[in-house]
Amino acid sequence: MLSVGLVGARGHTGKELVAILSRRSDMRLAFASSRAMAGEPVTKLAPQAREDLIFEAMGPEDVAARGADAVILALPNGEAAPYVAAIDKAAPGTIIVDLSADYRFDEKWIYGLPELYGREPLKGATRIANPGCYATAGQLCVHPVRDLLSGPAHLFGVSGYSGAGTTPSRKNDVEALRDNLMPYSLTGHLHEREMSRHLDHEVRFCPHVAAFFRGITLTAQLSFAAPVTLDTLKSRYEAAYGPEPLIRLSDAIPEIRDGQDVPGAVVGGWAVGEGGGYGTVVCALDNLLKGAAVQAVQNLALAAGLEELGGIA
Ligand SMILES: NC(=O)C1=CN([C@@H]2O[C@H](COP(=O)(O)OP(=O)(O)OC[C@H]3O[C@@H](n4cnc5c(N)ncnc54)[C@H](OP(=O)(O)O)[C@@H]3O)[C@@H](O)[C@H]2O)C=CC1
Ligand SMILES: CC(=O)N[C@@H](CCC(=O)OP(=O)(O)O)C(=O)O
Repeated sequence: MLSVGLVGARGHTGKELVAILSRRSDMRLAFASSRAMAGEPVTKLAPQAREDLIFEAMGPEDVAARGADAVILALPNGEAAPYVAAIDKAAPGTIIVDLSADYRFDEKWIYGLPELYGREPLKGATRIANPGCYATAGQLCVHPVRDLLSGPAHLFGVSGYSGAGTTPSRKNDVEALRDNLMPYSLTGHLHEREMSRHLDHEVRFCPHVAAFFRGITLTAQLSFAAPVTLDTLKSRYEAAYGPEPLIRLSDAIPEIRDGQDVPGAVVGGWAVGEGGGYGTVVCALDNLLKGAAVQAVQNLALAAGLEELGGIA
């Protein structure tokens, strides 16, 4: 039984992580940290949790001292380092899966997107950086056709407001979002750099946030170096994702609803423009699931040599 500590457990992704971990027979949630909900039962947030599990306010040293086999960090960006440092010092063999962007550019960490970068590097890994939500959708769109592209891929993303976490901001203010679509970070979004780096191909990315709670659609506009047929385009995705249990291919254009509350991603809606010089592909997924919690547990299971999709699908 793998004991797993969860830091940042009362957030949007934390809640999903509690639910998935509670469904696994080979992992046990050893502790769940939250300052705001300290002393309250975890079932208050996630009814699937063990009844005796109580939220605890825990600093980095408290977390490291508990000696869990694995720790999942679901903290806002920029907060992971003290936890990693404390674990490095007290229990360096602990598996850490970090959901934030803090280690996605660190060569010493494994970037865990198993469908694209393989399962092998994750086996036995102890430092795993979980990809961003848009970044997962964007890379699923671009990776199978990278070698066909001329110039950057242009990605248009729309996310539900849970993507902006629970700290109040305009991007999760339902009043500001009502009957609205909010573009932001028009150049240089962190996921633009993340995708370009891991794809080893430049992308341009424009995020938007809307009034629904969860889900992402990512529309990828691709320019081809030589004319491409619809069959060729589609066959690239079939070859890449055919055997992948968490990737569903769809001729119909994926919409937000196709990706909400499902563990995996839907990729498809392929279209090729006149002359075959350009094309479009769409991905829909749940930002809290394949965009965060599902991928984290998938990565953790692969690292620990456990069944990849237990509690997930
Ligand atoms: N939401 C999404 O769609 C996705 C999020 N991510 C990433 O996952 C991480 C978590 O996101 P999300 O769940 O949305 O965030 P939330 O804002 O919903 O939750 C943040 C959690 O961290 C805790 N926390 C906040 N500040 C601190 C701090 N300074 N020290 C210790 N604990 C703190 C909060 O609990 P408390 O204050 O009670 O201690 C809470 O449990 C982020 O890095 C985010 O970028 C990745 C992919 C998708
Ligand atoms: C709507 C919204 O604000 N979404 C977040 C993406 C959430 C995510 O995956 O972000 P991390 O890279 O921070 O883990 C954003 O654009 O920053």
